[in-house]
Amino acid sequence: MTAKIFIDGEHGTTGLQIRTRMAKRRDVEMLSIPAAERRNAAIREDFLNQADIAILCLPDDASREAVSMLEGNNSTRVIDTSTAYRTNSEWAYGFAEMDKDQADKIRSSSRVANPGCYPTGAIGLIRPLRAAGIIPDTYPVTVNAVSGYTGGGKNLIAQMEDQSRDDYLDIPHFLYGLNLSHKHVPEMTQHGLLARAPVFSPSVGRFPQGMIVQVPLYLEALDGAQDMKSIHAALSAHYAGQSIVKVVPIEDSASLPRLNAEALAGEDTMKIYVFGKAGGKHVNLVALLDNLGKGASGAAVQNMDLMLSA
Ligand SMILES: NC(=O)C1=CN([C@@H]2O[C@H](COP(=O)(O)OP(=O)(O)OC[C@H]3O[C@@H](n4cnc5c(N)ncnc54)[C@H](OP(=O)(O)O)[C@@H]3O)[C@@H](O)[C@H]2O)C=CC1
Ligand SMILES: CC(=O)N[C@@H](CCC(=O)OP(=O)(O)O)C(=O)O
Repeated sequence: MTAKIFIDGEHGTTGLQIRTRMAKRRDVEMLSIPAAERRNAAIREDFLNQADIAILCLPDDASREAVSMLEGNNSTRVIDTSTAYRTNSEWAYGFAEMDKDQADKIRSSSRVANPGCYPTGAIGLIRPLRAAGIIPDTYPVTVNAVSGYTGGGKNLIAQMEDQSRDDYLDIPHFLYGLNLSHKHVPEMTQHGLLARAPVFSPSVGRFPQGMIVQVPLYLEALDGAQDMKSIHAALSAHYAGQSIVKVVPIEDSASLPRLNAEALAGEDTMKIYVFGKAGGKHVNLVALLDNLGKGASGAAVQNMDLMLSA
Protein backbone atom coordinates (compact mmCIF):
# COMPACT_ATOMS: atom_id res chain seq x y z
CA MET A 1 0.00 0.00 0.00
CA THR A 2 1.34 3.46 -0.88
CA ALA A 3 1.51 5.91 1.99
CA LYS A 4 -0.26 9.26 1.60
CA ILE A 5 2.06 12.18 2.34
CA PHE A 6 0.98 15.81 2.71
CA ILE A 7 3.55 18.59 2.95
CA ASP A 8 1.85 21.57 4.61
CA GLY A 9 3.95 24.48 3.36
CA GLU A 10 5.10 22.62 0.25
CA HIS A 11 5.60 25.88 -1.68
CA GLY A 12 8.12 27.28 0.81
CA THR A 13 11.88 26.69 0.90
CA THR A 14 11.95 23.51 3.03
CA GLY A 15 8.73 22.13 1.53
CA LEU A 16 9.91 22.52 -2.07
CA GLN A 17 13.15 20.69 -1.29
CA ILE A 18 11.17 17.80 0.21
CA ARG A 19 8.98 17.72 -2.93
CA THR A 20 12.09 17.49 -5.10
CA ARG A 21 13.38 14.54 -3.05
CA MET A 22 9.99 12.78 -3.42
CA ALA A 23 9.63 13.38 -7.16
CA LYS A 24 10.76 9.91 -8.25
CA ARG A 25 9.29 7.93 -5.36
CA ARG A 26 6.71 5.33 -6.30
CA ASP A 27 6.08 4.12 -2.74
CA VAL A 28 4.24 7.29 -1.71
CA GLU A 29 1.23 9.24 -2.93
CA MET A 30 1.61 12.99 -2.56
CA LEU A 31 -1.43 15.02 -1.51
CA SER A 32 -0.58 18.32 -3.13
CA ILE A 33 -2.15 21.70 -2.50
CA PRO A 34 -2.04 24.28 -5.34
CA ALA A 35 0.21 27.26 -4.58
CA ALA A 36 -2.72 29.68 -4.72
CA GLU A 37 -4.55 27.67 -2.02
CA ARG A 38 -1.55 27.18 0.27
CA ARG A 39 -3.17 29.15 3.11
CA ASN A 40 -6.69 27.71 2.59
CA ALA A 41 -7.40 26.29 6.04
CA ALA A 42 -10.26 24.02 4.92
CA ILE A 43 -8.16 22.27 2.23
CA ARG A 44 -5.20 22.00 4.58
CA GLU A 45 -7.35 20.47 7.31
CA ASP A 46 -8.80 17.97 4.85
CA PHE A 47 -5.36 16.91 3.52
CA LEU A 48 -3.85 16.81 7.02
CA ASN A 49 -6.56 14.40 8.11
CA GLN A 50 -6.29 12.22 4.98
CA ALA A 51 -2.50 11.84 5.18
CA ASP A 52 -0.64 8.90 6.69
CA ILE A 53 2.24 11.30 7.34
CA ALA A 54 1.92 15.11 7.35
CA ILE A 55 5.20 17.02 7.05
CA LEU A 56 4.79 20.56 8.37
CA CYS A 57 7.08 23.11 6.69
CA LEU A 58 5.52 26.18 8.26
CA PRO A 59 6.33 28.93 10.74
CA ASP A 60 5.87 27.88 14.41
CA ASP A 61 2.35 29.33 14.85
CA ALA A 62 1.05 27.73 11.65
CA SER A 63 2.57 24.40 12.76
CA ARG A 64 0.71 24.57 16.06
CA GLU A 65 -2.46 25.37 14.14
CA ALA A 66 -1.92 22.35 11.85
CA VAL A 67 -1.41 20.07 14.86
CA SER A 68 -4.65 21.39 16.39
CA MET A 69 -6.45 20.54 13.13
CA LEU A 70 -5.52 16.90 13.83
CA GLU A 71 -7.15 16.74 17.25
CA GLY A 72 -9.03 13.45 17.61
CA ASN A 73 -7.26 11.94 14.59
CA ASN A 74 -5.23 8.85 15.56
CA SER A 75 -4.08 7.88 12.09
CA THR A 76 -2.09 10.84 10.74
CA ARG A 77 1.51 10.90 11.93
CA VAL A 78 3.35 14.23 11.93
CA ILE A 79 6.87 15.46 11.20
CA ASP A 80 7.21 19.14 12.14
CA THR A 81 10.18 21.09 10.74
CA SER A 82 9.54 24.21 12.83
CA THR A 83 10.89 25.10 16.27
CA ALA A 84 7.49 24.55 17.93
CA TYR A 85 7.94 21.04 19.38
CA ARG A 86 11.69 20.42 19.51
CA THR A 87 11.95 20.60 23.28
CA ASN A 88 8.58 18.93 23.94
CA SER A 89 9.12 15.52 25.58
CA GLU A 90 5.94 14.15 23.98
CA TRP A 91 7.58 14.48 20.57
CA ALA A 92 10.47 12.29 19.37
CA TYR A 93 13.47 14.43 18.41
CA GLY A 94 14.22 13.62 14.77
CA PHE A 95 18.01 13.26 14.90
CA ALA A 96 18.36 9.52 14.26
CA GLU A 97 22.12 9.35 14.89
CA MET A 98 22.17 11.18 18.23
CA ASP A 99 21.72 7.96 20.26
CA LYS A 100 21.75 4.26 19.50
CA ASP A 101 18.00 3.94 20.11
CA GLN A 102 16.88 7.23 18.54
CA ALA A 103 16.07 5.76 15.11
CA ASP A 104 13.73 3.26 16.80
CA LYS A 105 12.07 6.07 18.79
CA ILE A 106 11.43 7.96 15.53
CA ARG A 107 10.25 4.79 13.76
CA SER A 108 7.56 4.11 16.36
CA SER A 109 6.49 7.70 17.04
CA SER A 110 3.41 9.50 15.75
CA ARG A 111 4.93 12.94 16.46
CA VAL A 112 8.46 13.76 15.32
CA ALA A 113 10.15 17.16 15.69
CA ASN A 114 12.74 17.67 12.96
CA PRO A 115 15.88 19.34 14.39
CA GLY A 116 17.00 22.85 13.45
CA CYS A 117 19.93 23.16 11.06
CA TYR A 118 22.36 24.73 13.58
CA PRO A 119 21.37 22.32 16.38
CA THR A 120 22.00 19.36 14.06
CA GLY A 121 25.64 20.45 13.80
CA ALA A 122 26.02 21.56 17.42
CA ILE A 123 24.31 18.55 19.02
CA GLY A 124 26.14 16.26 16.60
CA LEU A 125 29.44 17.59 18.00
CA ILE A 126 28.56 18.05 21.67
CA ARG A 127 26.22 15.22 22.68
CA PRO A 128 28.59 12.27 22.11
CA LEU A 129 31.24 13.99 24.26
CA ARG A 130 28.74 14.81 27.01
CA ALA A 131 27.40 11.25 26.96
CA ALA A 132 30.96 9.89 27.18
CA GLY A 133 31.72 12.12 30.21
CA ILE A 134 34.40 14.10 28.32
CA ILE A 135 32.80 17.57 28.45
CA PRO A 136 32.13 18.31 32.15
CA ASP A 137 29.01 20.11 33.48
CA THR A 138 31.08 23.21 34.19
CA TYR A 139 32.56 23.55 30.67
CA PRO A 140 31.59 26.89 29.02
CA VAL A 141 30.54 25.61 25.59
CA THR A 142 30.53 28.03 22.64
CA VAL A 143 28.99 27.46 19.21
CA ASN A 144 29.89 29.61 16.20
CA ALA A 145 28.27 29.04 12.84
CA VAL A 146 27.71 30.25 9.29
CA SER A 147 24.67 29.29 7.23
CA GLY A 148 23.68 29.66 3.60
CA TYR A 149 20.99 32.32 3.22
CA THR A 150 18.19 29.82 2.35
CA GLY A 151 18.24 29.11 6.10
CA GLY A 152 16.16 32.26 6.53
CA GLY A 153 13.41 30.97 4.16
CA LYS A 154 11.65 32.96 1.43
CA ASN A 155 12.09 36.32 3.13
CA LEU A 156 15.86 36.18 3.54
CA ILE A 157 16.28 34.64 0.07
CA ALA A 158 14.44 37.65 -1.40
CA GLN A 159 16.52 40.08 0.68
CA MET A 160 19.77 38.49 -0.53
CA GLU A 161 18.77 38.04 -4.21
CA ASP A 162 16.28 40.76 -5.20
CA GLN A 163 18.20 43.98 -5.77
CA SER A 164 14.99 45.93 -6.35
CA ARG A 165 13.89 45.53 -2.73
CA ASP A 166 14.26 48.38 -0.25
CA ASP A 167 15.66 45.90 2.26
CA TYR A 168 18.11 44.27 -0.21
CA LEU A 169 21.20 43.09 1.66
CA ASP A 170 24.29 43.95 -0.34
CA ILE A 171 26.74 42.33 2.09
CA PRO A 172 28.85 39.17 1.84
CA HIS A 173 28.60 37.92 5.43
CA PHE A 174 26.80 39.10 8.54
CA LEU A 175 26.49 38.11 12.18
CA TYR A 176 23.01 38.11 13.73
CA GLY A 177 21.40 36.84 16.93
CA LEU A 178 23.65 39.46 18.54
CA ASN A 179 21.75 39.40 21.85
CA LEU A 180 22.86 35.76 22.23
CA SER A 181 19.33 34.40 22.64
CA HIS A 182 18.71 32.70 19.29
CA LYS A 183 15.65 30.45 19.25
CA HIS A 184 17.85 27.36 18.78
CA VAL A 185 19.66 27.71 22.14
CA PRO A 186 17.10 25.75 24.24
CA GLU A 187 17.15 22.91 21.71
CA MET A 188 20.96 22.78 21.68
CA THR A 189 21.06 22.82 25.47
CA GLN A 190 18.47 20.07 25.96
CA HIS A 191 19.54 17.63 23.26
CA GLY A 192 23.22 18.49 23.66
CA LEU A 193 22.79 17.29 27.29
CA LEU A 194 24.37 20.54 28.47
CA ALA A 195 24.13 21.64 32.10
CA ARG A 196 24.02 25.29 30.98
CA ALA A 197 23.18 27.08 27.77
CA PRO A 198 25.99 27.53 25.23
CA VAL A 199 27.02 30.92 23.86
CA PHE A 200 25.70 30.68 20.28
CA SER A 201 26.78 33.11 17.57
CA PRO A 202 25.17 32.45 14.15
CA SER A 203 25.94 34.17 10.85
CA VAL A 204 24.87 34.13 7.21
CA GLY A 205 27.06 34.12 4.11
CA ARG A 206 26.27 35.08 0.52
CA PHE A 207 25.76 31.51 -0.69
CA PRO A 208 22.42 29.71 -0.87
CA GLN A 209 23.01 26.36 0.79
CA GLY A 210 25.65 25.03 3.18
CA MET A 211 26.65 25.36 6.81
CA ILE A 212 29.64 25.20 9.13
CA VAL A 213 29.12 24.82 12.90
CA GLN A 214 32.17 25.13 15.19
CA VAL A 215 32.65 24.13 18.82
CA PRO A 216 36.22 24.97 19.94
CA LEU A 217 37.46 23.20 23.08
CA TYR A 218 40.33 23.64 25.57
CA LEU A 219 41.65 20.10 26.12
CA GLU A 220 42.92 20.87 29.64
CA ALA A 221 39.40 21.79 30.78
CA LEU A 222 37.89 18.45 29.73
CA ASP A 223 37.46 15.39 31.94
CA GLY A 224 40.25 12.81 31.69
CA ALA A 225 43.51 13.20 29.80
CA GLN A 226 42.23 14.19 26.38
CA ASP A 227 44.00 14.90 23.12
CA MET A 228 42.95 15.30 19.52
CA LYS A 229 43.06 11.53 19.00
CA SER A 230 40.95 10.62 22.02
CA ILE A 231 38.27 13.19 21.09
CA HIS A 232 38.28 11.89 17.53
CA ALA A 233 38.04 8.29 18.78
CA ALA A 234 35.03 9.11 20.98
CA LEU A 235 33.19 10.77 18.08
CA SER A 236 34.12 7.92 15.69
CA ALA A 237 32.86 5.30 18.17
CA HIS A 238 29.56 7.17 18.56
CA TYR A 239 28.91 7.39 14.82
CA ALA A 240 30.18 3.91 13.88
CA GLY A 241 27.84 1.72 11.86
CA GLN A 242 25.73 4.34 10.09
CA SER A 243 26.20 6.21 6.82
CA ILE A 244 24.79 9.71 7.24
CA VAL A 245 27.09 11.33 9.83
CA LYS A 246 30.72 10.72 8.89
CA VAL A 247 33.69 11.47 11.14
CA VAL A 248 36.55 12.52 8.85
CA PRO A 249 39.84 10.70 9.62
CA ILE A 250 42.46 12.94 11.26
CA GLU A 251 44.93 12.05 8.47
CA ASP A 252 42.52 13.62 5.96
CA SER A 253 41.59 16.71 7.96
CA ALA A 254 45.20 17.45 8.98
CA SER A 255 46.20 18.34 5.44
CA LEU A 256 43.20 20.57 4.63
CA PRO A 257 44.18 24.22 3.98
CA ARG A 258 40.57 25.45 4.33
CA LEU A 259 36.99 24.21 4.70
CA ASN A 260 34.37 25.26 2.16
CA ALA A 261 30.94 25.97 3.70
CA GLU A 262 29.26 24.92 0.43
CA ALA A 263 31.06 21.57 0.17
CA LEU A 264 27.99 19.49 1.11
CA ALA A 265 25.35 21.67 -0.62
CA GLY A 266 22.78 19.35 -2.19
CA GLU A 267 23.79 16.41 0.06
CA ASP A 268 21.87 14.91 2.98
CA THR A 269 24.96 13.82 4.93
CA MET A 270 26.97 15.61 7.63
CA LYS A 271 30.75 15.50 8.08
CA ILE A 272 32.45 15.96 11.44
CA TYR A 273 36.05 17.17 11.72
CA VAL A 274 38.43 17.40 14.66
CA PHE A 275 40.98 20.13 13.88
CA GLY A 276 44.09 20.98 15.86
CA LYS A 277 47.69 19.88 15.96
CA ALA A 278 49.29 16.84 17.57
CA GLY A 279 50.37 17.77 21.11
CA GLY A 280 48.34 21.02 20.97
CA LYS A 281 46.19 22.41 23.78
CA HIS A 282 43.05 23.07 21.78
CA VAL A 283 40.77 21.32 19.30
CA ASN A 284 38.10 22.77 17.06
CA LEU A 285 35.16 20.46 16.45
CA VAL A 286 33.48 21.27 13.15
CA ALA A 287 30.29 20.02 11.53
CA LEU A 288 29.77 20.55 7.80
CA LEU A 289 26.28 20.12 6.35
CA ASP A 290 23.67 21.58 4.03
CA ASN A 291 21.18 23.65 6.07
CA LEU A 292 18.46 22.33 3.75
CA GLY A 293 19.89 18.76 3.60
CA LYS A 294 20.67 17.06 6.90
CA GLY A 295 19.71 20.45 8.40
CA ALA A 296 16.05 20.31 7.26
CA SER A 297 14.53 18.64 4.18
CA GLY A 298 16.95 15.70 3.94
CA ALA A 299 16.42 14.94 7.63
CA ALA A 300 12.63 15.18 7.20
CA VAL A 301 12.73 12.58 4.39
CA GLN A 302 15.06 10.38 6.49
CA ASN A 303 12.55 10.57 9.36
CA MET A 304 9.63 9.87 7.02
CA ASP A 305 11.44 6.76 5.74
CA LEU A 306 12.07 5.57 9.29
CA MET A 307 8.37 6.07 10.15
CA LEU A 308 7.28 4.25 6.98
CA SER A 309 9.53 1.32 7.92
CA ALA A 310 7.65 0.75 11.22
N1 LIG B 1 15.17 27.04 5.54
C1 LIG B 1 15.88 26.24 6.33
O1 LIG B 1 17.10 26.00 6.10
C2 LIG B 1 15.25 25.60 7.52
C3 LIG B 1 13.92 25.86 7.88
N2 LIG B 1 13.38 25.23 8.97
C4 LIG B 1 12.01 25.49 9.40
O2 LIG B 1 11.09 25.05 8.42
C5 LIG B 1 9.89 25.82 8.47
C6 LIG B 1 9.63 26.39 7.08
O3 LIG B 1 10.72 27.27 6.80
P1 LIG B 1 11.08 27.73 5.34
O4 LIG B 1 10.68 26.69 4.36
O5 LIG B 1 12.49 28.16 5.37
O6 LIG B 1 10.12 29.01 5.24
P2 LIG B 1 9.47 29.70 3.95
O7 LIG B 1 9.08 31.05 4.39
O8 LIG B 1 10.39 29.58 2.79
O9 LIG B 1 8.18 28.83 3.65
C7 LIG B 1 7.10 28.75 4.55
C8 LIG B 1 5.85 28.35 3.78
O10 LIG B 1 4.78 28.24 4.71
C9 LIG B 1 3.67 29.00 4.19
N3 LIG B 1 2.83 29.48 5.28
C10 LIG B 1 3.12 30.46 6.19
N4 LIG B 1 2.09 30.62 7.05
C11 LIG B 1 1.14 29.73 6.68
C12 LIG B 1 -0.16 29.42 7.17
N5 LIG B 1 -0.67 30.05 8.23
N6 LIG B 1 -0.86 28.45 6.53
C13 LIG B 1 -0.36 27.81 5.48
N7 LIG B 1 0.87 28.06 4.95
C14 LIG B 1 1.60 29.02 5.54
C15 LIG B 1 4.32 30.13 3.44
O11 LIG B 1 3.40 30.72 2.55
P3 LIG B 1 3.56 32.26 2.07
O12 LIG B 1 4.44 32.20 0.86
O13 LIG B 1 2.16 32.68 1.78
O14 LIG B 1 4.17 33.03 3.19
C16 LIG B 1 5.45 29.40 2.74
O15 LIG B 1 5.03 28.76 1.57
C17 LIG B 1 10.13 26.93 9.51
O16 LIG B 1 9.54 26.60 10.73
C18 LIG B 1 11.65 26.97 9.61
O17 LIG B 1 12.05 27.49 10.84
C19 LIG B 1 14.10 24.31 9.69
C20 LIG B 1 15.40 24.02 9.37
C21 LIG B 1 16.10 24.71 8.29
C1 LIG C 1 20.04 31.68 8.33
C2 LIG C 1 18.81 31.77 9.18
O1 LIG C 1 18.14 32.79 9.26
N1 LIG C 1 18.49 30.69 9.82
C3 LIG C 1 17.32 30.58 10.66
C4 LIG C 1 17.24 29.20 11.22
C5 LIG C 1 16.92 28.18 10.17
C6 LIG C 1 16.39 26.94 10.80
O2 LIG C 1 17.06 26.06 11.21
O3 LIG C 1 15.06 26.98 11.01
P1 LIG C 1 14.46 26.56 12.38
O4 LIG C 1 14.52 27.75 13.22
O5 LIG C 1 13.09 26.10 12.14
O6 LIG C 1 15.30 25.50 12.92
C7 LIG C 1 17.37 31.52 11.85
O7 LIG C 1 18.47 31.77 12.35
O8 LIG C 1 16.30 31.89 12.32
